[in-house]
Amino acid sequence: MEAVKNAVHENATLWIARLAEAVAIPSVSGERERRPEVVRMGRWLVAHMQRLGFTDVVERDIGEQTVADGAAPLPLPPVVLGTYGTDPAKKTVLVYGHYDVQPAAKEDGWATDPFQLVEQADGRLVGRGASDDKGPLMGWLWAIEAHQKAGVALPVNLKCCFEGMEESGSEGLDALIAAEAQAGGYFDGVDAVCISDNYWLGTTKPCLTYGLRGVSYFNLTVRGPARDLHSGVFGGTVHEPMTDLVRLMSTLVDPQGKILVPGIYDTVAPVTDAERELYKTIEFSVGDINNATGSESALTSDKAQLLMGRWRNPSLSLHGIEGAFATPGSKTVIPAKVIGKFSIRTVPHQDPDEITRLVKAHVAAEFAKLESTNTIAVACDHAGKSWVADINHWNFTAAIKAVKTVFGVTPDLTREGGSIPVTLTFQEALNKNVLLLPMGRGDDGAHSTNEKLDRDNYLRGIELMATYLHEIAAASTA
Ligand SMILES: C[C@H](N)C(=O)N[C@@H](Cc1c[nH]cn1)C(=O)O
Ligand SMILES: [Zn+2]
Ligand SMILES: [Zn+2]
Repeated sequence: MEAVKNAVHENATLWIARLAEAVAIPSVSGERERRPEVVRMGRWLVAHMQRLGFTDVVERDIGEQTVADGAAPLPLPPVVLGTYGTDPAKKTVLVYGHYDVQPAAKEDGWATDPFQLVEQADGRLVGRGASDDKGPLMGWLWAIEAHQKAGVALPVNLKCCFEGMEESGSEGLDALIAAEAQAGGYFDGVDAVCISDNYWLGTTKPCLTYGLRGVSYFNLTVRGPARDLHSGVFGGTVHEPMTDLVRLMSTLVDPQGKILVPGIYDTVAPVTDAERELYKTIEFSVGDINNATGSESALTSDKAQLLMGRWRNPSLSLHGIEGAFATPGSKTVIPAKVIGKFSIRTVPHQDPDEITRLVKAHVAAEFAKLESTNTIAVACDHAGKSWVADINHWNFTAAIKAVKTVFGVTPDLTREGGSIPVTLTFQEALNKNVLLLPMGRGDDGAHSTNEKLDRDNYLRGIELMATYLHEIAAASTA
């Protein structure tokens, strides 16, 4: 491993230049006009995989995206698949990552162009997707390349599954996985799954992640007048959609983060004493939240409450209002149609269909109280379930050893508040253990402005991936 480790660190400039190339492709899956860039990003990965000697590299067509309101259907970006090594004597590890990113614009408050990677003097590599998830995804490829440069054979067979729609609900991927999990399918023969698409809890200590929350994303549409209106002419004479929407959205969650939709907490498991003990050993404090948010806006300073709020309790966040006047200036418009966006992070035992039913019933009841002539429609845009893995598995044991080797510490075993719905799909379809191996830090600002990946995390992350693969090869599966 020493030669591979050296190759990782000696080629730092190359890996960072490649990250810069990838960040410069604005592969935003959630913006219609940028869909070709997502496809371009997939091609960029395919070219590197072919160069590295992957076999069976394919851009798998997974059909069209379901779109609302009669808009033209949009082709889904392909799922990139590739195989590196088919030695029956070696274990086969499946790695997943996503090559699409969240939207970003300088006007949102970025200090620099989000699609130009900037390496700061303090080692921050700033750019959209640096941490979520281009850096970690590419880490697997550079771990292979480091083996090649060191003249060391990869100790396992690797299969890659890279998608371009994770930030927009992973549409089409479950069907592909179900089909390819069958005997003779692409995922046949996989022994374990590893995903690098989340972050350390804080900024100093690595962790391994065994649980994620699910997500149900909602659109709440309020329609009224046939067209936008002058508020001086029509204000005071009509039911305004925005007034109804703001009132409805305010009934969803209180300022302490308590969800107000009746029945939502009914299936959430009660906290056990054993679970409370678990929180005590995790290295985390309110300071980590303050550092990551750049504020003192934490709901509590109690460590266990914070961790429970993030990992094991549902939460509801209000994201925005489509159709509302949102640019600088003082436009005096009454918008005719507005769409409120909110999502609920869900936890084990919460069923997405039941969540949608509860939300619809609540919104209908609250809307009836308004006695408005406007109309409402509530739709769940996409939903993914929560996931919890078995940590008593050689996949986790191998990763723990790898972290100890690379970072000299035993990682915390953590759950995560974000969602990667495909994690559960892999676990259930393949019946194999799934592990999350984060590369970035808790203050990376994924989905936020000035997203970054620290240079050290990038390089030691690649080293960790390589070391993990060696520990997998050495692991006993008994
Ligand atoms: C944790 C992962 N890196 C991530 O950011 N996942 C997204 C998935 C999603 C679902 N709807 C939109 N995006 C997340 O947790 O928000
Ligand atoms: Zn991600
Ligand atoms: Zn993300």
